[in-house]
Amino acid sequence: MNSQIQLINVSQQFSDQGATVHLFSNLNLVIQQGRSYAITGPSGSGKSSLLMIMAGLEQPHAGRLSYFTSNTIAPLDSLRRSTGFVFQQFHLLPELSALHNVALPLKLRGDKYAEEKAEVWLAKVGLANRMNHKPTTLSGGEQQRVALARALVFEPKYIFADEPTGNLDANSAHDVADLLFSCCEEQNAALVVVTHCQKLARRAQRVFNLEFGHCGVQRDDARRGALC
Ligand SMILES: Nc1ncnc2c1ncn2[C@@H]1O[C@H](COP(=O)(O)OP(=O)(O)OP(=O)(O)O)[C@@H](O)[C@H]1O
Repeated sequence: MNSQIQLINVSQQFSDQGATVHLFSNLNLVIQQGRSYAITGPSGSGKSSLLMIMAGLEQPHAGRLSYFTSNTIAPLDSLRRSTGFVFQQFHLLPELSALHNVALPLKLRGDKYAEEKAEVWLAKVGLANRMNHKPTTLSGGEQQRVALARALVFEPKYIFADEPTGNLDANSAHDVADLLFSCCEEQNAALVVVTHCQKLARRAQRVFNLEFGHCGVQRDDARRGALC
């Protein structure tokens, strides 16, 4: 049975030089495994902060995050072990080859087939002939495909992607978006994408628009139409 994350009356705020910055209040959202979501909104509205709360990596100021597997509440540590991340800046380790970047999360989990599985994933993202290249010798689009393979190699239930196409040209952005959505669908993983790109957002099954501290929810079934 699919798992889900629930945000219940979640609010976030920060103190900045004595002033309180309110980002959002009383958000109630559900993220279901196997579905795709986009978070849009103006710069500074709190999209990345919301993503971190959803992933169980940041504490909200108020409200709570609950994680359910088989309709039973589960510890947030088990959610954290089931999530992969993709960032705008790729965050690959520069001294490691593509293969070893992708194998690393599996090695850290003690998987003795880490390199074989990494090879399979690099082939899936179209980099079978680039496995031994270090990140500096790869294009931006290729680096992001390595990052996708690294995020997906341990078969997480959730992928959180913060501006995954923000550093890419239009063609690479299109290819990375295709891979991101198709791989998550194939793996039955939820995908949550923070983006300023409306075309990318429209590919998600549900779009959350964060503005003025509130989160409007809209559905969009035309997700295969326009590409970023
Ligand atoms: N740990 C923190 N302490 C203080 N302020 C923070 C912290 N994290 C985020 N902020 C502030 O909260 C606001 C929202 O940040 P966030 O990165 O979530 O916005 P965003 O919508 O993702 O922005 P952008 O689209 O520009 O990336 C910003 O003003 C940021 O400086």
